[in-house]
Amino acid sequence: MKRTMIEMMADNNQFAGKAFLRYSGCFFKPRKTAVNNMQETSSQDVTMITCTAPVNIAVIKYWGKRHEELILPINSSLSVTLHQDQLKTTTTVACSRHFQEDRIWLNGKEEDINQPRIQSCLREIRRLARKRRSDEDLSNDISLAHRVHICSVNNFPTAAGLASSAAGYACLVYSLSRLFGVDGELSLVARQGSGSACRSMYGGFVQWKMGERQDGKDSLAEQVEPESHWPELRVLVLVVSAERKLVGSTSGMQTSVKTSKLLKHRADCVVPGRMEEMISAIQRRDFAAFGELTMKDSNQFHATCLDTYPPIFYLNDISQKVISLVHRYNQHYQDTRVTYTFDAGPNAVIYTLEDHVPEFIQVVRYFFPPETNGGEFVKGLPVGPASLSEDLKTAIGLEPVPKGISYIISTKVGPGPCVVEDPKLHLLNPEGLPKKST
Ligand SMILES: Nc1ncnc2c1ncn2[C@@H]1O[C@H](COP(=O)(O)OP(=O)(O)OP(=O)(O)O)[C@@H](O)[C@H]1O
Ligand SMILES: C[C@@](O)(CCOP(=O)(O)OP(=O)(O)O)CC(=O)O
Repeated sequence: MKRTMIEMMADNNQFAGKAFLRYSGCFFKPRKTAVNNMQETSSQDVTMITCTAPVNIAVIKYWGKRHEELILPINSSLSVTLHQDQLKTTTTVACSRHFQEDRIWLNGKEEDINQPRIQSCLREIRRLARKRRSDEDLSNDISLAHRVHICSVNNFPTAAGLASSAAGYACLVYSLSRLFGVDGELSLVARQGSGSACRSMYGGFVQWKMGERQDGKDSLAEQVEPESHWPELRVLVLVVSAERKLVGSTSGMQTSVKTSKLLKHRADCVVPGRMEEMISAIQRRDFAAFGELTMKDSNQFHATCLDTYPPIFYLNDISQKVISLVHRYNQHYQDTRVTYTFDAGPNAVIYTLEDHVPEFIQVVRYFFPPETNGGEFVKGLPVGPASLSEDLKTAIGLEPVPKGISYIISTKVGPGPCVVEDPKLHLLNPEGLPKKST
């Protein structure tokens, strides 16, 4: 089967231990190229820009909306932005007076551009661009009437509970904002693509303040601390399954809001205090406090899923084994050294400190023996060797589950969206169509 260039790039780039693209945090002027359109044999002006955006994993979970269309949550939430050297979305956006219609390609396949959430992001960015131009009377050579072509790839599984929608919509909004020269509070726009996407607009430790206003103007993301704040913090994504999940976050949380009294109690009485405690734990770099709150909040989120009617099960038996393993590991050391959190899927995200990574990886390898010739078990940041004491194995005392975990992505805290400077890395060709392999 013929594979597109995009698919090949996504494969080659999967979890590479080094950056695939060069980044810059600063403003990048969209590049305008006069190219020859082969089909129409006429000259065509295409302006394009490529950006990348990170995944974020919440330690205080968002679950439940008070307004579906505007995506306004019933509680505030807080997340850690993961490093793009391991997990990222790359998006190229292009516009031209010759494009007939807006179009989007996701992971090599054309998708429906009329999806309401994509439309919300496009509409909001165009509105901001229009406003900026009338406010500042700027003459920009990119007409707002021009249609856009969007091409995006995730270098990790899509819709598998690895926050693809967060990175995806953050990247879409950031790229469009650079194309149209829009500044301002872009997390307000990303939020309207997917709630958790607003947190991917910043690096480091990020809170999404739920806000109070009906128009959602105060429901936005704010950086609590930058990515440099806690350099020892490490993240291990234990991939149990890369399958599409059965119940999506959007519909799952709708049912929870309708049916779970526990969710209402959580939002009204538990999360406000936890947000304050979590921010303080992060500011103090207090891993024990951070870890305990993270585990409790993940457990409460999954309890609200179970309290939903009919119940939603995102965790499976492997997830439950990981939970036991972490508690027994910490118990053995009489210290919270490792913490877990689970989103809407069975994959565990482990936070720990650099010093504990080699031993904990060995523990995972011992209790979930990987396939002997099944490829790399640990991808991403290199992990040093470690040996396991018999005492530790006995203290954990679980029955090993061969191949229970497919692979581990080893990463750390990272920066927010970036512009890719190298034009060779655009995902669209000069005609504004996805690059094809020859
Ligand atoms: N790169 C992208 N660009 C635009 N949209 C994307 C991108 N990646 C994913 N999406 C959108 O997000 C959807 C997946 O979101 P969904 O919430 O089901 O899964 P997830 O984000 O991987 O998991 P979770 O939010 O539970 O962690 C996709 O079907 C697609 O519509
Ligand atoms: C469990 C979560 O990952 C839920 C994420 O939900 P989404 O942001 O994917 O939902 P929508 O706003 O409907 O797009 C928890 C979190 O990231 O805070």
